Amino acid sequence: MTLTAFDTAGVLDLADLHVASRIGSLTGETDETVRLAAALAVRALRMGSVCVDLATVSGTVAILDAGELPWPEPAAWLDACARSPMVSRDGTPGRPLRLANGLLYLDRYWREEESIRRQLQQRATDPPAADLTRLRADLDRLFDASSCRQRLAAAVSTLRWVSVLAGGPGTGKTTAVARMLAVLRAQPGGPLRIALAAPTGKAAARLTEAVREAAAALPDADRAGIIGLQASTLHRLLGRQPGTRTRFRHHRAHRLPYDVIVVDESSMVSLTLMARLIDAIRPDARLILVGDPGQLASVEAGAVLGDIVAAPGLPEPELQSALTSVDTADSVITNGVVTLDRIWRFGGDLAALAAAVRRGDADAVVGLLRGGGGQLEFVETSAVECAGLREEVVDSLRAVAAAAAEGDAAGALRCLETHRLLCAHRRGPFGVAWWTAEVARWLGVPEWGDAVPGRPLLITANDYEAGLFNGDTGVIVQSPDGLRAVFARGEELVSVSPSRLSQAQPLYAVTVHRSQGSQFERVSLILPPASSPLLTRELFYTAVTRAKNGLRVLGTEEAVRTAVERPIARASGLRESLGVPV
Ligand SMILES: Nc1ncnc2c1ncn2[C@@H]1O[C@H](COP(=O)(O)OP(=O)(O)OP(=O)(O)O)[C@@H](O)[C@H]1O
Repeated sequence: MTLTAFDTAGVLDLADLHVASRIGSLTGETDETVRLAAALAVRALRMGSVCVDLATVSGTVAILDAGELPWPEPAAWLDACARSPMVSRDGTPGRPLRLANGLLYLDRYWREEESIRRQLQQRATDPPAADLTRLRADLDRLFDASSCRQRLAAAVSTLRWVSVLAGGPGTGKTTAVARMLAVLRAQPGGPLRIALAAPTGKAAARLTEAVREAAAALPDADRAGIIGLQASTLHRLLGRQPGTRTRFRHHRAHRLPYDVIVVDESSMVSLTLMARLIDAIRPDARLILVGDPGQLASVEAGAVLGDIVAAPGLPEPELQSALTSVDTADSVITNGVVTLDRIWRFGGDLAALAAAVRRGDADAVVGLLRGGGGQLEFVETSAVECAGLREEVVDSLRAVAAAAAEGDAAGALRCLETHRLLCAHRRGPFGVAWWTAEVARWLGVPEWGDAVPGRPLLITANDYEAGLFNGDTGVIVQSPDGLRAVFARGEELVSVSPSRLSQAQPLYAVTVHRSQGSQFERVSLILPPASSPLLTRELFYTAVTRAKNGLRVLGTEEAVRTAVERPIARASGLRESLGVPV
């Protein structure tokens, strides 16, 4: 039977089969190929996709011998789905699946995608009024000749309800955000209510600090309304409702009171959360999405930022003409996206490597890694036997311990950022758990021992009372009051009693996912074998861009090439449909 073959091959799991068989029985659909399509639509969500493209799915299922499976012939398969009582094509209510432009969705996800598309397009057709003379004067005042893309981004965010500020680390996104807000505040009208938000507590804390630092460099009159802004998580902004992750206090009938909402790290925002956010924003409020579309996307389905950045978009003559009149129209703007490409913070081989990974140029990546340079090291033999890795890990953690024993909390935290060991996996010989045990062995300490000065910590759940967030990293230090666990929050320190920490792990290695949003002086990356499904371009790019000054990659050439050549193909309809008129 068709479904059994896909189950045996490991393409489908029990949950996919269960949902498909349930909707099959409820709707009276007995055709196995349609049930297979439904199971694949459920599976797609597990893989981060919003829908499944039945015409190409046989080629995108990343398992061995997928081609040998009894895939239905695409045209007949689509036809069977289109006729199925499970599937709505034209909005027939009460059907659990939806077929649109050859893509099969669970209906809820289609509705969310459709809502995002409609609202983005509507907001583009009715742009905000702006005082162009004032805008030009403020752009001239706040941006010099070397910052032309940041200037363009500020102009676009003034002239459009929704804008996207994309760029890799150190390309000046936060600097641009602070100046953008200064430009918006100088436009005529009442005082602006501004909200800053990010998908995680840790990212929100970083955004608060980064905006504060960037605002400090602004002229006095601009600084006042920006420097004290506090970012919150998106869940907090929307008003978490107990017991539910997707229903919020603010929604279409009770919108957020803000005039400008800036969302950082927006590559990590899922389709569902983005749909809720856009629903809750007044049509006459500005949304500025900031992020790096090359990075790992949300754990849940959807890659809305990446979709908007890659979508074709509709012409906006009014916007282009306004941009020309403020001297910024050096390119055609689609969907309000401005990508910053000048790297202000790091350069050299690391920047060249990041660019080659983004382009998907595996030869250049391998060449740069092998070429060495001062910043890059490629260890193609066994990672465990790499003396350089062991020495660096041990030296950096001993330096942390020495500062911690002397009660130098800031020094210990600084040493902790000098090197980070990253893994793709959590488990197995290439995973965090295995490497945590190995590093503890190198150090000669128990992996899960008592709190001792120098023990590095990773927080694994938000603790609002203590002011700690999932992903925060810190260290146990000696203090006059006994042992304290300290964490950096910008220039400030958060200090709590070690007994207060319920959700903390030893920080000897972390996953690339968890490291998203942080940077370290040097990074060592343990790559899994090429057969690992986690090995993707986004994962590799995210790891590479965590390093400020040096990167050591431990793995095979095959693993590097596989990663670089395998972009995560998250299926969605948004990318195509944004360019189609409403
Ligand atoms: N126009 C500019 N002129 C001079 N320096 C700049 C400019 N824009 C940014 N910088 C500097 O470049 C560095 C990185 O900028 P910023 O923090 O804004 O980048 P980012 O894209 O937000 O980085 P990340 O994503 O890594 O946090 C900062 O030190 C900032 O002062």
